[in-house]
Amino acid sequence: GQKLKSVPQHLLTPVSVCTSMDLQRNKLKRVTSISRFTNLIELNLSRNKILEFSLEICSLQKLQTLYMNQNNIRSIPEGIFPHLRSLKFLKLSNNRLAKLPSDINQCTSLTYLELSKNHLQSIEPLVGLTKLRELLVEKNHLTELPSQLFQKGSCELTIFKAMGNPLRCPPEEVCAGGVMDIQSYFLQMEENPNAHTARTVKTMFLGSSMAGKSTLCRSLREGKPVTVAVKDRTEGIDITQLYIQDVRFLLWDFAGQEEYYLTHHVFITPRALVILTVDLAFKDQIWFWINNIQLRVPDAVVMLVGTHCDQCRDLDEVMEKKKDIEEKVNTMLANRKIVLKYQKKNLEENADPCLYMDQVDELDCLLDYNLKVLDLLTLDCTKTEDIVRFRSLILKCIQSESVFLCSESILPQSYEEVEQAIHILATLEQIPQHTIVRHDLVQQVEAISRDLLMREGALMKQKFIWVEDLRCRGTLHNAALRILVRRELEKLVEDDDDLFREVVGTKREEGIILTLLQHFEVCLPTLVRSPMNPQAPEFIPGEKHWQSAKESKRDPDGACLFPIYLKDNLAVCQKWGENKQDDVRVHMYFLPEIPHGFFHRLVIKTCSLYSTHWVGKELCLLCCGNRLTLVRQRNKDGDSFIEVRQWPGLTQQVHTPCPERGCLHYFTWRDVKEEKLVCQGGHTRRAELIFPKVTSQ
Ligand SMILES: Nc1nc2c(ncn2[C@@H]2O[C@H](COP(=O)(O)OP(=O)(O)OP(=O)(O)O)[C@@H](O)[C@H]2O)c(=O)[nH]1
Repeated sequence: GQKLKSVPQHLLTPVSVCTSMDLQRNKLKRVTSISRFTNLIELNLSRNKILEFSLEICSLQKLQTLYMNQNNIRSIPEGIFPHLRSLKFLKLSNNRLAKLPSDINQCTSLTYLELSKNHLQSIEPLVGLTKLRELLVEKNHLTELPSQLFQKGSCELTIFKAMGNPLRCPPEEVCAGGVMDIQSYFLQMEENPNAHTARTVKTMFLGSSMAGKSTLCRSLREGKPVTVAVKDRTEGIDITQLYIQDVRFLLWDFAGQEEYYLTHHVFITPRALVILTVDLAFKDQIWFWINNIQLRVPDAVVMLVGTHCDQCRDLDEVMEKKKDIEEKVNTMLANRKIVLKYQKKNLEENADPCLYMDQVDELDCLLDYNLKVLDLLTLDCTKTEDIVRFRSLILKCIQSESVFLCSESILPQSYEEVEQAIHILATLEQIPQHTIVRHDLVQQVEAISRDLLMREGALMKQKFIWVEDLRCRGTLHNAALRILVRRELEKLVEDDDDLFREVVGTKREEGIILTLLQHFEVCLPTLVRSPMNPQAPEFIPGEKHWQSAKESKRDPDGACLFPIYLKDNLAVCQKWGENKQDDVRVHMYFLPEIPHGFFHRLVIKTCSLYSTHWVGKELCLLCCGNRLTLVRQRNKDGDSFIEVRQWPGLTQQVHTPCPERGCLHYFTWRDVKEEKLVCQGGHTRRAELIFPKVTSQ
């Protein structure tokens, strides 16, 4: 961390006892004279500007650990690795490697190898590294993986990560399942070589409610205009498929109503074609969608489609709006680059850049992405010729952008059969309706009948509490959830108590539905009334590292938090009074903006707010631009309370100019990625923050 451009001469006097050398975070372009340090066991050259993998390294035969990540290395010469027989740990991520030397497999002690964020097209040379346990090759250009690497008995691989590659064999979805899934994939391919090859494009229809997404999607499928009745609005996501020539389009029609954004983080995935639908006859929030797409899928291709042209005054108005939207989008994209560069510069100039290393890396990553937004296509969805034009344009777009979008996957026959079976089920509409994630959940709970309540052993009075808690606290009681899901299931299957119990759960046992909802962070477990915990340990700043919170204990008879359903803040305001910023603050920095919907899923649990000074204080969050501020507040009557607030228009709040002042601790980006943080400070006790899984952005 000394900004060195070369290693100072006085350091290069051979020191025979020197076993470890740390030159990270400098500006070295090459490493010379390193061969003198023949006793080196550990060498750290990460975060420099090294262009070549120095041949001298082959003299370091005792080397066990080598960091060369975050450099500009383009190639590694042959003849080095056969000499590094002791090397166990090698980190080469964030370089520009397009190829691996063919003799890397002679580095036989290697157990950990990180090659993520390079330009590799093949990892075939790694076959033969029998001791390899952990291999990371994320974000490269890999299309196929060598099956021998995963052969049982020939390697010890237990961790393998390959997300962010255009993989076809095995497809990325298989890799996401881990080593065992990949092994099983190759095994099935071997057993039955009649593999099925599919060219698939995930096509996501996004846009505000009533913009015309379903109309477009269904018309595209039919090849002619289809009218969608207003009452026939999308709930959740409709997934259908369409073949145009040899390309299979998976059409994902996302519901536009806000409540459904709750699940968007699960389904908006990279390498997809986004059809961003804008109602031209209506003022649309295009910035919101572009922003959202940039944050979630920054390398997507976006096709802008303006609907309702027929409802505009005339062609001039249509053209004017088209020009206006295209200009706005271009400005947004350009501005974002400027902001990212500015933020990077700011961080690099900071007094202690090592605190922000992760953030700078993330910024570099974001700067590498290029959201491609195509010119706006204006349509009147009621006209056949417009739909035909749309259809041919989509195909043209795929053909010209196929590198990004058209993922070809090779699947064993059995996988294909399962997929087809799911499609048949879906088309037969044998899949239950969305029961929990829906716009009218409050009404659904209100409508629970006396009979259903009795079967759950609940009273009318409890139902009123459920409704009240859903509206005023965003919590849905598990008993209500059980009733709603069971009611839906009973429409499909009669009298299968085992199945109901497994899916829905009981008072004592959590059902699959709850586990899944929590796994995908659609909701979070919460206690209906969380008790205060006077035993929580004190935190003394500087003495201890912050620890991640333990998995909070779930209560199958408790409640789940769905903050998006919080509609009524009145009870909270009456109970807690006006916002008063108190004296404990924790600032958290996010890059570069916080995705919309983030706070809808952000929860603060008040575990222990119990001390002479701080009896029953509320914790709340303020979000200002890219900053999140945790503020303690006074509670009027001292009881503990789980509360989530939505802060409409919060980005307009004024920033405190000096974040350091009064701030107890920074969360670095690394902390935030932990998903769970225990935030502790000063003479307060502890509070737990649970973050939704944030994407790499
Ligand atoms: N006149 C006219 N009506 C359109 C056009 N496109 C869509 N509509 C109508 O607009 C209404 C809303 O369209 P939908 O396709 O349901 O909108 P959506 O975006 O899927 O809405 P959500 O399901 O709420 O997300 C429907 O009544 C459509 O018939 C168009 O180009 N011209």
